[in-house]
Amino acid sequence: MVVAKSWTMVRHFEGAPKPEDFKLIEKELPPLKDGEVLLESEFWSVDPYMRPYSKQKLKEGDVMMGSQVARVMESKNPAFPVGGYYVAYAGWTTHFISDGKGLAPLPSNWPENLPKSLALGAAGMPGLTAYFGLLDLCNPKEGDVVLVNAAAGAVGSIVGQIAKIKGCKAVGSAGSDDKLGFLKEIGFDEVFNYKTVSSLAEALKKASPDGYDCYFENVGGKFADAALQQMKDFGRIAVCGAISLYNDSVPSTGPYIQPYILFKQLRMEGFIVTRWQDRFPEGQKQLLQWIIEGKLKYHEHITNGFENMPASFMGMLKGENIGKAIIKV
Ligand SMILES: NC(=O)C1=CN([C@@H]2O[C@H](COP(=O)(O)OP(=O)(O)OC[C@H]3O[C@@H](n4cnc5c(N)ncnc54)[C@H](OP(=O)(O)O)[C@@H]3O)[C@@H](O)[C@H]2O)C=CC1
Ligand SMILES: CCCCCCCCC/C=C/C=O
Repeated sequence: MVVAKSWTMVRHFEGAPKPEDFKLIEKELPPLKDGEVLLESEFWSVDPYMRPYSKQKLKEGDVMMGSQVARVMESKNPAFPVGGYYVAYAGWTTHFISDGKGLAPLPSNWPENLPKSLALGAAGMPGLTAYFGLLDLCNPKEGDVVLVNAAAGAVGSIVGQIAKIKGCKAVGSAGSDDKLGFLKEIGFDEVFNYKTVSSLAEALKKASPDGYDCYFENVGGKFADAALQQMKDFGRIAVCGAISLYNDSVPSTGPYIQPYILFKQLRMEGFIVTRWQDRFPEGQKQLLQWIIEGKLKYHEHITNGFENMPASFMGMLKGENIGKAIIKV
């Protein structure tokens, strides 16, 4: 008999998620039927999308949404042998039964010395977000200047490094001086702390006096207002996220952006990474290759213990993580 522990969302979040919004429950899992597998989660991911998507996709009392790397403990499905590792979207839960749909195996060439948690980070959804969002929407050319905010996080840290691989100048902003140190270590050319600069406009100008060709947007709000004004003519903007606005109960208003888009002839496009689902194997292969070659560095912010999952989620939204926020069993 296996008892699954799961974190539920007690009530929809108002503003920033709070400890009392989560509840730990336990449920005995039934015996497996033919075609089913029992999996045990080893690593979980906490991601910003959980904040806006919880409102759209969850009811109060539902298990929190999310992905994990899980190992097959018991199998009545020959396609999923015991001991196999899979990325699943089973939510914040320790154990679960699956009929195999939606279980994604780790690539067969996964190097022994790489943590499997990378399948939730640099070689998983966040890495793919950086890869396709930057290359397909910003279309960076050698010599271009690429700006990314939340640069020390799971997506941003990969965006900056891919920009460097493609021969661009990478400019990143982040919310602490430790994060700036990390960004310099992984090869960013110019970095600044958006929380301590006296003027975002001045910081952006200082980092690239001639402006920006590409802007990979993770944050939105006031940062975006300042960055749009620093775009070069024909600049490309990939709108990946808007984390500074996710906790708003009432939509924020800011300067209207149409004049910048018009007179600078900018191209701005929002995206959800799953639009490239068919090309994930290609992206994952390339990301893994760069990681193996040492061209793409990764950093994980590991929290130990499933019981600390809400704390890790709330901490990530507040900026406690450098690199990918991961919870380890
Ligand atoms: N479109 C898509 O398909 C996807 C979109 N995303 C988006 O990409 C962005 C980055 O995600 P991910 O890399 O996983 O997360 P991160 O690892 O970057 O963690 C979130 C970071 O956001 C920063 N942050 C939080 N609040 C604010 C704020 N008010 N202003 C500025 N920065 C803030 C914090 O860093 P700091 O200390 O620098 O403030 C924090 O560490 C998010 O907006 C997310 O929604 C992610 C995956 C897929
Ligand atoms: C159950 C929801 C699965 C979500 C899959 C990952 C898509 C991430 C999209 C992110 C958007 C903004 O952060």
